[in-house]
Amino acid sequence: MRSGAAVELIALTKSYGRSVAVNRIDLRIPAGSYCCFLGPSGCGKTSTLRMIAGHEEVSDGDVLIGDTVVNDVPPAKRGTAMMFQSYALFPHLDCVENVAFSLKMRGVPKAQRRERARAMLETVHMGAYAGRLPSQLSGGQQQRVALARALITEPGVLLLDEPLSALDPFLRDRMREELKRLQTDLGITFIHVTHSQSEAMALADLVVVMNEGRIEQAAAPRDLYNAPRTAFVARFIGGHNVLTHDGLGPVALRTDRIALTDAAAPPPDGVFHVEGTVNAFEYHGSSVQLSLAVPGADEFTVVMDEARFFAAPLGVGARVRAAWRDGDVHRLQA
Ligand SMILES: Nc1ncnc2c1ncn2[C@@H]1O[C@H](COP(=O)(O)OP(=O)(O)OP(=O)(O)O)[C@@H](O)[C@H]1O
Repeated sequence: MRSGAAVELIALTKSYGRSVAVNRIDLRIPAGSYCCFLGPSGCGKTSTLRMIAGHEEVSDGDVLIGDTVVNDVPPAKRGTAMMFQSYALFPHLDCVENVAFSLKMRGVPKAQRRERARAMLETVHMGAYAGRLPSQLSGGQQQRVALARALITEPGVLLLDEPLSALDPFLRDRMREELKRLQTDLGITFIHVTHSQSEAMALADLVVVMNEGRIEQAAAPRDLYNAPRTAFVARFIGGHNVLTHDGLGPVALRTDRIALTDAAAPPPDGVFHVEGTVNAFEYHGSSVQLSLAVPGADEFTVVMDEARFFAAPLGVGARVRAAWRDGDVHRLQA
């Protein structure tokens, strides 16, 4: 198996007519890493992925795979493979034939390509289903076959466009683990497009948050969560309130770092605090999420450990004081 290749984007741009879908982005994805492109619908994630794959022409800038500029290299010669949102297996071919298909196109002899396809089906735990047609498989199983079909070409970079979005939540979590295991075992660079922040956080070594054709921030998940650079990133990854703090400008405040006390009690020393009213609460199992109406903030969310919440439950309409320490706010770019 070929080892992972680094991918570099330099001032990469994609325009469709006069609309700019990807706007001069620069990024280096280290070889053998798991990179997730994260962002809302229409921010340019898929266009970027398709330019890396060679399925979309670059309008300006460069795509490098390893040390080579691949702008004019055909998709099949880039050392990349793509796994699509719809698995697009050939319905009349069994699993082995589906997986072996690209080897057939490359002229690999039949016995050899079938053997390699069987081995790849074992890698994705589908060896027992080798002779089945796609219609005889569940969605999750079809996806494993699609993964085997992408991996059989021994790519240095595997590109995945929303690979988990068609699965039910239980299967999605299992496939998520499987993708991570495969990436770690094979050492291939994975570039995975998603609009799910939890998916990106769970999988990626490098999360690239995009907004309106630009990269807002590219960082390891924990760095992103602890130090979002902009209000957009703080809101999009969730778990933060965005506030305007006296003298500091916009700040992000972690929703799980806020203490609630009775508004009638005197405020504790050395903390920032606001008074508000409980608007709504949601039970999330290990935690409870409260929405407060607070002067000067559009939304203000507090996440509390469920045991602590139920020790002194707060109802809708309760007046509360929300308090946090200086160290729990993080300055954002204005
Ligand atoms: N072939 C095309 N022709 C014209 N505009 C396009 C084309 N493909 C994409 N766009 C536009 O480019 C922008 C970025 O699209 P892109 O598919 O890259 O976004 P995305 O972040 O992947 O979105 P989604 O999560 O909805 O798939 C969008 O405004 C989209 O409408």
